[in-house]
Amino acid sequence: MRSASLRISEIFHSLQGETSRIGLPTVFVRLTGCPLRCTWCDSAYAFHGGETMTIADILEKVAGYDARHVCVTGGEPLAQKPVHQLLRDLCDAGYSVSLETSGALPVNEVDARVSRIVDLKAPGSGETEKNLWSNLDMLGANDEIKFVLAGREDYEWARTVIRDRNLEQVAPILFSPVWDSLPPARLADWVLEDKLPVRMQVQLHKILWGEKPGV
Ligand SMILES: C[S@@+](CC[C@H](N)C(=O)[O-])C[C@H]1O[C@@H](n2cnc3c(N)ncnc32)[C@H](O)[C@@H]1O
Ligand SMILES: Nc1nc2[nH]cc(C(=O)O)c2c(=O)[nH]1
Ligand code: SF4
Ligand SMILES: [Mg+2]
Repeated sequence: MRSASLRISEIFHSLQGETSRIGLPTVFVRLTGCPLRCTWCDSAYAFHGGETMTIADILEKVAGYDARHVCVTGGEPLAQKPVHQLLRDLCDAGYSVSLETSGALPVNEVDARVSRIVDLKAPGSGETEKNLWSNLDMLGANDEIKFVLAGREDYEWARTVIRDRNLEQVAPILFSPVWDSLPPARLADWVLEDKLPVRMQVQLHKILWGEKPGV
């Protein structure tokens, strides 16, 4: 059988800059295309273009970096159906695999070995009505729920969602400020003040190398 194909924007080796895996050497596979348009998206260059690659080619390129961790992202990776085969193959090859997803598409078909990082889009993203709340019923301790926050309104929205939906019992929760928008120290003060059960983080790769593709 011919290997299925995916539209790929970039494959690169870097330090994981987000999630609880922050700091780990990781290969990133960024899929092209996204049905959302978050106002602050730092990966808009992946909305179009890219290159069609077979899953076999992707696996070969990933193997060339000799890393243990692989992060599949985008664009919106779940918008391309063959991503499920890619995720399975990466797990079968022995990688520790994470998936970054918008939370707008169902995550239930994702291989159970994959750590799913599911955003809940706050109002400042302009895409909050796309949140697929039923995804929360699929998540567990190996997954993470992530809020990217542009300001106080987003923060209060996230605080309410966490309390109303008892998210602490669903999966670990991440807070990240929108880069160059919400000062990280301000978000840190709010989290401490409210004693929220979240892990706050700042995008490590942008501190190290600035905001650009390939890092
Ligand atoms: C570029 S997205 C790709 C995966 C998927 N479309 C999603 O939204 O999760 C990867 C992660 O980067 C975050 N992100 C994008 N732009 C950002 C920014 N300007 N500041 C902080 N985080 C950002 C997203 O919220 C998401 O958690
Ligand atoms: N270093 C680095 N870490 C990341 N973690 C998630 C990323 C993403 O764009 O999904 C990302 C990225 O673009 N670069
Ligand atoms: S869902 Fe992800 S890739 Fe799509 S616009 Fe939002 S942050 Fe960017
Ligand atoms: Mg990124």
